[in-house]
Amino acid sequence: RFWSLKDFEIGKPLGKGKFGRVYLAREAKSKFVVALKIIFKEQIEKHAMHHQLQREMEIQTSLRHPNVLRLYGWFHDEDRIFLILEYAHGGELYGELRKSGHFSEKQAATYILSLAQALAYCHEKHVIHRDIKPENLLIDHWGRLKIADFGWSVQSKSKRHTMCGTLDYLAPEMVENKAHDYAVDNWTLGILCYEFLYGVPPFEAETQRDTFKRIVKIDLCYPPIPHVSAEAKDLINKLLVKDSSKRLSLQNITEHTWIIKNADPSGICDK
Ligand SMILES: O=C(Cc1cc(-c2ccc3c(-c4nc5ccccc5[nH]4)n[nH]c3c2)n[nH]1)Nc1cccc(F)c1
Repeated sequence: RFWSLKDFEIGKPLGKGKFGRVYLAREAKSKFVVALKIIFKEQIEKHAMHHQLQREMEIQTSLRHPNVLRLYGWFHDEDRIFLILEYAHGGELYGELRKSGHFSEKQAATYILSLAQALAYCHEKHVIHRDIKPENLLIDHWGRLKIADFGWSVQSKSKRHTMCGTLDYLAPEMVENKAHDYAVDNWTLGILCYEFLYGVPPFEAETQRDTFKRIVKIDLCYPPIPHVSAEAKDLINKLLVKDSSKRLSLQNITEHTWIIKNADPSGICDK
């Protein structure tokens, strides 16, 4: 099945993704709603990102998981590449977090469980995401979490050295530019768990330099408000560990008491 632009009716812009904009779109015959990402070839050429884009498309097409946003297919014309991506009706998880200030323990645990399951699946396929942050997390119309942006994921069997991602979510071994591996995603789950429960990432600081210092020191503190259970803090403390080999594994996360007690296994939790 080869697609072309005339198969789609283009709707409102959904956001600026990497190297291009994303639009709400509908396949004309089936009326199936998608997110159509338009990437300009000269952008890709300029940043010599051709192989990276190729790799991302291979990665995303091969991934099939309820919490990983689908890439249904793609097509191109003279100067643009079009990605046919799954449309997440609920928009960015970030929006939800900003609106409510912070999530309930049930909501936070449900999202962390979904993320752990999605990452375990990606790691099985030798994909390290390395750039999990709230902007890259979407929610579908059931409220189920979808990991969207594979902007910096790599097919990796060995350790990686290249820097990437915003600072708040970077593991110590990345800010210290040491070799890093799959465990960076486990660290990020600890950051996200804290942010889901408190509304801000744990090492936020005025300057990047101060954030660096707080990360490498694991300068972690838990404000008294909002009240957060000891089990939740126990999980965060077991993920935000400097020695990457001592971080809780994805499997252990799914078996942690806080997750067992609070997460909705279907990934859908009403508020
Ligand atoms: O670029 C992306 C990831 C990506 C996904 C998206 C994206 C952005 C927004 C949405 C949305 C969406 N739904 C909304 C509802 C309300 C408000 C905003 C919304 N955005 N659904 N699906 C999306 C998908 N942007 N960038 N992947 C990629 C890049 C290059 C190659 C490749 F194979 C994949």
